[in-house]
Amino acid sequence: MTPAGSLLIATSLHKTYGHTPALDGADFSIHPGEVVAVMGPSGSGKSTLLHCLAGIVKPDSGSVHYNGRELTAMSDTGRSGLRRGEFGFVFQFGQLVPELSCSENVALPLRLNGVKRKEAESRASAWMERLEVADVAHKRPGEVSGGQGQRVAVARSLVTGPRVLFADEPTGALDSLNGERVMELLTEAAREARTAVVLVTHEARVAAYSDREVVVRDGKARDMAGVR
Ligand SMILES: Nc1ncnc2c1ncn2[C@@H]1O[C@H](COP(=O)(O)OP(=O)(O)OP(=O)(O)O)[C@@H](O)[C@H]1O
Repeated sequence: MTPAGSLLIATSLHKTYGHTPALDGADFSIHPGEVVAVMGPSGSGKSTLLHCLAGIVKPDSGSVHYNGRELTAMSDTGRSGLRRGEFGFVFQFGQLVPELSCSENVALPLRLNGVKRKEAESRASAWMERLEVADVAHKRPGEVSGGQGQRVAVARSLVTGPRVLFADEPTGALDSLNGERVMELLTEAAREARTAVVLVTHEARVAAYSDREVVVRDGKARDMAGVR
């Protein structure tokens, strides 16, 4: 796959933590609406790649272009604006706010972006229905199952209509049945909204929901197009 028409392109990323190399010349690109699985052994650099792509970690060298803009050249404020407005995130553990109800959690990113309460509530409720968790809207995260909590987290990550969703082991804490349902709902919703998904996983059955696989080994990323 060539980077032409890509939404997010990383070229020759290098990142070292102390003496530990995490990325050693990694390249990556993703198109709008594409779901790309980033696979590879533990410690190979998958999460570091995701963090560089999302502008959370600054690479030592190399570049990340998002929609024609160079992320590494942007100010911290510019990068956090981008993360709030155009990127969505789901992690292994949903990281929901325990004091808020599930629906308040989903509405939260909209409220932080200045959306009025009623509008935020109605958009949150539509996304909760979409992810089949409308019935737990008034419960707190501590009162729902792992699978429900993760679907609430996916609803929260998509409610702002991000152009890129970064998902780091989103089903890592779930049993296989719940994991597959989360992946089905996540990829269906993302494809429909033309949201690109960078999906870090070490599980082949999770990667099976992607359009393409990239394998990271020793800090280098290899596109598996045509290999599968
Ligand atoms: N904040 C950090 N400080 C120091 N070393 C780090 C840090 N983050 C990652 N590393 C190191 O960088 C290398 C790549 O880590 P990374 O988390 O990107 O791998 P990974 O492929 O996501 O691993 P896993 O599948 O186990 O989550 C590892 O050797 C790791 O120990």
